[in-house]
Amino acid sequence: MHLERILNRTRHTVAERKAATPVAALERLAAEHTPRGFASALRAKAASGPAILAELKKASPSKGLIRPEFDPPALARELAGAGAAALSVLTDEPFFQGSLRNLELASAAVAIPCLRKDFMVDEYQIVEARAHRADAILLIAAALTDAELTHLNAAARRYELDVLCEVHTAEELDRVSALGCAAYGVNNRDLTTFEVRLETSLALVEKLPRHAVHVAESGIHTLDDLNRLREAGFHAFLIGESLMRQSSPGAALEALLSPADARV
Ligand SMILES: O=P(O)(O)OC[C@@H](O)[C@@H](O)c1c[nH]c2ccccc12
Repeated sequence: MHLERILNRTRHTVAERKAATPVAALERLAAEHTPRGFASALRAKAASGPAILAELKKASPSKGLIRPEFDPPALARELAGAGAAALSVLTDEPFFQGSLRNLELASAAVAIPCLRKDFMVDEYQIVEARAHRADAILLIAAALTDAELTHLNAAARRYELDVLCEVHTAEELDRVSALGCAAYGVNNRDLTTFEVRLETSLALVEKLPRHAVHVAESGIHTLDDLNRLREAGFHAFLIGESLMRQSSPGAALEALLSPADARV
């Protein structure tokens, strides 16, 4: 199972970083970053159009290398300038070729909030996220027990980071609905098989906790995909690969946000 492999590796690398950098050192850095409201930025943008959560993604286990030339601050500025509501920055190194340094550089380059996109299994990663200028973290229901979800959600609150809680089944949603996360996302990609279906989001949108921001994640390639999901009720859209494969991700995002046929 892919997810299990990623989680085991993550636990191992977190243990190594814990041994190298004490929490107290991260706490000092974390205090220097005041989190920008992630969910509120998505919500504000959603009032007048689709809120795009644009992802800085160099590679993935299912697609291999997606964007060989990868300059995080330049990409961040380009996507923010094109109208992204927020950024998602992969920090997993072994499987996605991301890094905490990428997060820090991208976040420092823009005013919009940034999500640390990683497999969170330990509270240490949450203070680490804020220390590297994250404004929000991801919690993946499929990767965590109920007790872990509760614990990590409380830790995120303590560090004043918004949580994007990710599900891909109704059963997972039942487990996380009461957590009161600021944002809930439905991942169209099954993390155990890597199969991608937009129907996953469409089937769950009605069941998402009413007061949260609703995010459709993965496999969004065309304006038609975006419109289908928006009409179904989603506020925000997490898009990685289809932007990262373009020579100019900013121009691609602009085209998605102001399509020629919308102006005629
Ligand atoms: O590149 P895509 O298909 O547009 O997908 C982006 C994002 O949804 C995907 O990277 C993602 C969603 N949830 C995750 C959890 C871990 C790693 C990656 C992800």
